[in-house]
Amino acid sequence: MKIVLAEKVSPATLAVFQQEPGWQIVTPDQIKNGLAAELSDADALVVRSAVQADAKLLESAPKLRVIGRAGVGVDNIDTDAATHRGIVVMNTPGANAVAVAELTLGLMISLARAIPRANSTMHAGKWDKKSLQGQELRGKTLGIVGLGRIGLEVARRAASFGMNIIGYDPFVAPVIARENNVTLVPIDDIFKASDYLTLHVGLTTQTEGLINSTSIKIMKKGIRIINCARGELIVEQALADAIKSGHVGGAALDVFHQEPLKESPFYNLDNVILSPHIAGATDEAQEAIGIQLAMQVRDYLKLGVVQNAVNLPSLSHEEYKEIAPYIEMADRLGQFLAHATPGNLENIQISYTGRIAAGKTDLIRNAAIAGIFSSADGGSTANRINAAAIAAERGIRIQEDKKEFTPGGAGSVLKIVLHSSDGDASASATVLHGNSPRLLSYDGIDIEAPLHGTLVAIRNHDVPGVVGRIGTILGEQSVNIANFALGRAHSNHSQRVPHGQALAVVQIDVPKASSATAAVDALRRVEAIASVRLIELGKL
Ligand SMILES: NC(=O)C1=CN([C@@H]2O[C@H](COP(=O)(O)OP(=O)(O)OC[C@H]3O[C@@H](n4cnc5c(N)ncnc54)[C@H](O)[C@@H]3O)[C@@H](O)[C@H]2O)C=CC1
Ligand SMILES: O=C(O)C(=O)COP(=O)(O)O
Repeated sequence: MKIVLAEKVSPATLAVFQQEPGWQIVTPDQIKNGLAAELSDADALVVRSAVQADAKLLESAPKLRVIGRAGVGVDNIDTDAATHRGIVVMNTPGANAVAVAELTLGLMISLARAIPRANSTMHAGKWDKKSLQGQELRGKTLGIVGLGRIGLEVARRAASFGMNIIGYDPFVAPVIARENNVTLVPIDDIFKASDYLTLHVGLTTQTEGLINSTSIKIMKKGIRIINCARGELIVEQALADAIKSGHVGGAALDVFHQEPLKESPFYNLDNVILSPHIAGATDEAQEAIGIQLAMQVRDYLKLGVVQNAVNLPSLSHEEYKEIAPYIEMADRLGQFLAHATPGNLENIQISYTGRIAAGKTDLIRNAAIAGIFSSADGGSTANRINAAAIAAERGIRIQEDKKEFTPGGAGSVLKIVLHSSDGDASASATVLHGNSPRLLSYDGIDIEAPLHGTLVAIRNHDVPGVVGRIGTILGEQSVNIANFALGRAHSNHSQRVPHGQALAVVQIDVPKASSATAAVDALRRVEAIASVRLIELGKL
């Protein structure tokens, strides 16, 4: 595996990767011919906030499977482009929340007490006590926009200063706000009532330019604004103008539209404190982030475990462990069904029943689609990250339905129906014995067969002697049978399979499916066999 660390990360990050025998780790100082060239054979890319992982850069990374963001904000990563290329993007939520909250409080106190000016005047040999009388935070109103991991850490600390805390976050439960002494209010009330306003939201189309000349107009005179989130949340010129006019009493900014900051309307404004995007940069946060991210990236590359992905729903290690066998089963069921079903695909219907229906199913869905595509076109680039996006691109509709409770306690069952130009085909499967995927039905015929190894799916007329002849022909071709499963069509069961037909799914012991083609050709000549297909699913 080749891991490219495009930005400075903690030594602990490297240590995790270095423990993996044979892994090549490229540090920022070893990147000599540009990042694009380095990525040509890389499996993983690790970035912080400076590198722009855009669509163009990703084009030069044909093998890339994962982008690790050592931190929270992923606005420097084109996640859509990554998803289309089947690349997981993962970050480390929460690992720097305390670091950012502490700097935010530090900046608030610095604004209230003019600490930077006190320091610079002293170093200049001045004793400027008279001009340095400040205010207390106690009793002031703090408005927090974004009550996520950082916003709540700020709220907890601000409460200990005796501040009144109001917050705006459309996605936070009122109980969480209440538990943290935050009164939820509409955004305009935040602007009108805050003495201090601090931003803790990610950069999205909704939050970009949140602080602009219109919102500033309704703000309380003298308000102080702290931004440790993203520069683009503020229209910089509008804020600079409001500070110059005295409407805004001061600002403390850690993040900017252009980083590193080269020129700025805030330069030389007395009551503006600037820091170079250091809110998350503490020893503790960087150590925690580095270890967490390196382990996530390693586990994905080695085991396929997806944790803290931003282009897939986040799964904990425990959640992943529980659904992993169903992900594999979905892939195999998709492969089986696509192999066994001719015709141009128009629509894929996926039904989840039982326990799996209660959990997160996106990875199961994507695995099923990837399995279908891998069989349908040999050179498919669909994988468990991008399969749904690729289906959408190809105009194939995906329908999903879930039934958590089933009569009879049938356990977790996945059913796929393919609607193609030649009609519908369906199959269902479950997982037995912890990790063994089993086919439960095909085209309305109940059966119980393993979904691994090399399978021969045979549709035959339900007449005496056929099964014996199948066994004889396979034996004549020196093909050993590992498992022989039988099922028969019942009336009303399937429109596609006429009554009087039966299904045999034979698992055969062959090193490669191609070595069994002679046996399959021989089977095709048996009159009572309607169709026969060879399906290679691979070992488990
Ligand atoms: N300066 C620095 O070094 C750092 C900056 N950050 C920035 O801080 C941001 C927040 O980080 P976390 O708290 O860890 O993320 P988080 O995801 O835990 O919290 C974000 C909160 O914003 C809320 N939100 C989303 N849209 C909103 C909207 N339109 N209005 C109000 N609230 C909205 C969400 O519901 C969520 O509760 C990150 O996205 C990142 O951009 C994060 C870490 C370090
Ligand atoms: O975690 C975040 O979102 C940050 O902004 C931290 O950025 P950094 O990793 O220090 O460049």
